[in-house]
Amino acid sequence: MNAPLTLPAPAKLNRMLHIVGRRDDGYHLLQTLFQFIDLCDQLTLTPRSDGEIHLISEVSGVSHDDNLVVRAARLLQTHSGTPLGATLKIEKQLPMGGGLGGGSSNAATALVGLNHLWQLNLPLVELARLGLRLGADVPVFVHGHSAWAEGVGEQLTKVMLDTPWFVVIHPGISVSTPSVFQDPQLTRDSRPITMARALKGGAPEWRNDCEAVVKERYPPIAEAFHWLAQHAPSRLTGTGACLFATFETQQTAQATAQLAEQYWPTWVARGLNTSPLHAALGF
Ligand SMILES: C[C@@](CO)(OP(=O)(O)O)[C@H](O)COP(=O)(O)OP(=O)(O)OC[C@H]1O[C@@H](n2ccc(N)nc2=O)[C@H](O)[C@@H]1O
Ligand SMILES: Nc1ncnc2c1ncn2[C@@H]1O[C@H](COP(=O)(O)OP(=O)(O)O)[C@@H](O)[C@H]1O
Repeated sequence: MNAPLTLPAPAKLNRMLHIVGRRDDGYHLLQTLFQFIDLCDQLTLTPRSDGEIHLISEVSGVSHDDNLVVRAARLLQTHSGTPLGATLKIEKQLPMGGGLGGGSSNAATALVGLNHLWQLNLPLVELARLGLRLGADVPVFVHGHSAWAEGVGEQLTKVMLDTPWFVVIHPGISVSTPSVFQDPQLTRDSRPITMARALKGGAPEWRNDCEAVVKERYPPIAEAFHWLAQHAPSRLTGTGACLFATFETQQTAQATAQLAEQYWPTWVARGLNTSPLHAALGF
């Protein structure tokens, strides 16, 4: 009963992201392709019989009760009525505010992992619905498959994408998602496309509508783009700050990463169609 369970919380990339409108509540309507990469935080979950939720590792700048894993655990407790609690530990590798979805992924791993540990047997679709209350990106991490997403990112269709090697660069600053969405210059009227077109269109259709305002407002990001674009076509993930480029082989990705490392934190990661979280749980 008290055995700890260690599970991965992977990063995601938005291979493309178009903004096609805005809801009455201010949230933006997106069309995006989500893909996981094999770059992960690790969460260790240990069940407790006293019903308490304790996070025993610090995430810098985030208070205990605001941490998305604590919020996810409490939400699942209330929703299910379980008398059980958990001790939670996060080993962070993913940069915060990097557009890699680390916080959302941590929350999803807490929901899926505690559902398993507490033996609640809730279906993924129910966990995804709960997760949406914590962030627009949580559902895709709960479902654990590459996806075409519409709405605010919650209407998901499973897809298979190519799985290249990525060089991911963090330009050393974090970008606040709300500030990008509040920017008056943001492109909000891209013409909606069908999923089939997005998948068939490939690279030419694959742009990120946040890129122009992010480059304009954050010169270090524009600088990193300028550098990476000399090596391979580059794109922003989510609202940034990270950018990525695709490579056919690990060697070519590594060669570029070695050069980039002189200036910025850089990772080489493989694209995945199934989340390592699901692989770890044998889904
Ligand atoms: C746009 C994406 C693409 O993956 O960017 P990243 O955060 O990953 O960079 C995500 O959907 C972000 O999801 P997430 O980071 O969970 O955002 P949330 O916490 O739900 O929203 C933060 C704030 O961003 C704005 N927001 C977010 C999502 C959306 N579709 N429209 C918005 O206008 C809202 O002002 C909201 O209050
Ligand atoms: N466990 C967590 N890990 C990362 N960020 C968290 C966590 N819990 C709450 N947050 C908050 O969520 C914000 C967004 O984090 P993150 O998901 O890493 O960025 P992004 O959505 O840009 O990928 C952070 O700046 C932080 O304030």
